[in-house]
Amino acid sequence: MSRHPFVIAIDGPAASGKGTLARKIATRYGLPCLDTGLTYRAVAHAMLKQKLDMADEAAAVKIAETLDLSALDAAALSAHEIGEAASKVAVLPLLRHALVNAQRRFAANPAGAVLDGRDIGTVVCPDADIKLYIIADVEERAKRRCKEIVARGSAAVYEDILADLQRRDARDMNRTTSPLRPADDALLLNTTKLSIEEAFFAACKLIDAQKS
Ligand SMILES: Nc1ncnc2c1ncn2[C@@H]1O[C@H](COP(=O)(O)OP(=O)(O)OP(=O)(O)O)[C@@H](O)[C@H]1O
Ligand SMILES: Nc1ccn([C@@H]2O[C@H](COP(=O)(O)O)[C@@H](O)[C@H]2O)c(=O)n1
Repeated sequence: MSRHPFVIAIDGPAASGKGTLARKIATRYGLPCLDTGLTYRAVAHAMLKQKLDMADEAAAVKIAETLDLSALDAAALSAHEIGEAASKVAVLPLLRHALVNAQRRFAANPAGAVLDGRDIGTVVCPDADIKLYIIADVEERAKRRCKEIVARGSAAVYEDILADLQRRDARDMNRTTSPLRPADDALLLNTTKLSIEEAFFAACKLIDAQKS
């Protein structure tokens, strides 16, 4: 009897810890993992390189249609300014449609999958078995992002990063198409006062309780 694919959706604002949790959860449950933010970052990065207007929807869709999800270079795409550009192209409905189709193909893996992003539990995989919505105070998220940028050898000014995250959160939450919001059946996890390991333990408790 074919096993029902076990899909875990992890959503939340920038730097809340979604990607870190998604990778650890995917390892623990033996599932493939997709950071859907990288798909928007890959399109934005290509548009920046080609000096295209971030509002050029036709160009964005053309780039999205050539994306190979198995070849997304997380290191090259993790730059803070690419995240900013990604949130600009992410408002384009036809681009979202193209990327959501690719993300759904990834989620259709027979064993299941873990996907993290902004609209996984609401749009990409509304029937996901588990939906986690990860939050943390924006001040804590700015601290984490600063630490991450400095660890990569770049400079980061806390006040600038804080303002960028607040702007990105607003853009993601207030856009018309697929705004960032928790699915009605999402399980909320506030990681503000949790270490990575504590957040992972709490997430696994939520998943195991839901599985049983
Ligand atoms: N609970 C935590 N406590 C402290 N630092 C954390 C915690 N979770 C993640 N981090 C760190 O915060 C930074 C951002 O984490 P991560 O990339 O997982 O966030 P994200 O929600 O996926 O961000 P984005 O949506 O911008 O990609 C990383 O450097 C990560 O190591
Ligand atoms: N499912 C998603 C994932 C991401 N976005 C947009 O991309 C930006 C970058 O995402 P990161 O997770 O790498 O920070 C993000 O700010 C969103 O605007 C999206 O719309 N849907």
